[in-house]
Amino acid sequence: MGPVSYDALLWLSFGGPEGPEDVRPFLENVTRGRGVPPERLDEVEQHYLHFGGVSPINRLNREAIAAVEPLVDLPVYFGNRNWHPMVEDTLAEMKAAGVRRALVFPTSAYGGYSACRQYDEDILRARAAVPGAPELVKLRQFFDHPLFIESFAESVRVAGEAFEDYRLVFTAHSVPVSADKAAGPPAEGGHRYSRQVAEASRLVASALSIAEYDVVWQSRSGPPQIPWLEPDIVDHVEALHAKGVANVVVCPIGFVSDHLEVVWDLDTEARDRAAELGMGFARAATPNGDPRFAQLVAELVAEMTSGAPARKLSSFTAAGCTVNGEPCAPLCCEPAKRPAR
Ligand SMILES: CC1=C(CCC(=O)O)c2cc3nc(cc4[nH]c(cc5[nH]c(cc1n2)c(C)c5CCC(=O)O)c(CCC(=O)O)c4C)C(CCC(=O)O)=C3C
Ligand SMILES: [Fe+2]
Repeated sequence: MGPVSYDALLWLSFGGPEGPEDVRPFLENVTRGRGVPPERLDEVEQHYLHFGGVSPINRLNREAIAAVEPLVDLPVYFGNRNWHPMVEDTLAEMKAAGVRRALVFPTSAYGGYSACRQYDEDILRARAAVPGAPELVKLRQFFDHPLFIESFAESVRVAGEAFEDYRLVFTAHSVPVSADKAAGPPAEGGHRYSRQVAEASRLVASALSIAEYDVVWQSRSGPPQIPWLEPDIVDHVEALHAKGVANVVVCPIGFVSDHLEVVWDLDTEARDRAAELGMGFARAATPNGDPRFAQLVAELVAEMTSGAPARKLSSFTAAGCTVNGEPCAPLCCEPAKRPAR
């Protein structure tokens, strides 16, 4: 298929509350039908209220969009899965403006149900809500794009300047072990999410010539009896301390911006624990504010609009690019069976 024309870019993200009264309804939207225990919700509500009920995520997305707009020859629209502007409303607005076929940039670099397939479900849901909706073509996963890797490598380098010597620890959002097992098309053998996180981490470490590092997980949710990817970042900081590690640099490789899980789970919880243990702690910046990130999005767009070559540093399939919410392949990243509640 040669280059085809597109008339807009839809920036599709998670969404977050912008005031205390938004927090509970936002959390209800995120967790509807997902078997997250009410105690966990109460706890997460407190994390948001600690920051006045405002997640930085919407502001950071608006800033990133402003940086991308001058680099792409398309109007950029903003829509979210869980909070306003909701993607259904944005899609209705796009249709009213005469948009016929749009590219979609999902603000996640990885495969897996939560990081990829759920954005396809958002596209399906939004199109079902808007009769005559524009065609929506999702951009590919970018965890191994050189600009993504360079951006993190630079931010780790800057964070590491605080110390003579440190242990580098990559962290990404945990998911249920069953969801990770089901990530990717069945023929690939599963674990596409954790394998991509490990590969991006390896690429960043290798760009810095750092041979020893760890890949850990954060922000575990769900009922305690269901296994999630481990170890947790806070437990890992304790384990490093027990081994005599003096300083740790945490690189949030699983996230593109400093949203709530970064400013709470890392900058608050993990940092406080390190301080109690007398360890040095520095957190590497996320790519969102880096001009390389805007450039990355522009390159992903150019792959589709002018057939520019896909720049990749790994041999993983450049998956995620599908039309109108189709999965990447049959049974790819099938949603896990959720406990009834
Ligand atoms: C893999 C992954 C990403 C990375 C990919 C991507 O970026 O999309 C991600 C991002 C995010 N997750 C976010 C927020 C939340 N995630 C939750 C719950 C969950 N996340 C999960 C996975 C992921 N999540 C899962 C398996 C659950 C359990 C419920 C379910 O199966 O769906 C809950 C419920 C409360 C709780 O239990 O924590 C909240 C509030 C925000 C916004 C933060 C802000 O407001 O700034 C962002 C960017
Ligand atoms: Fe999440």
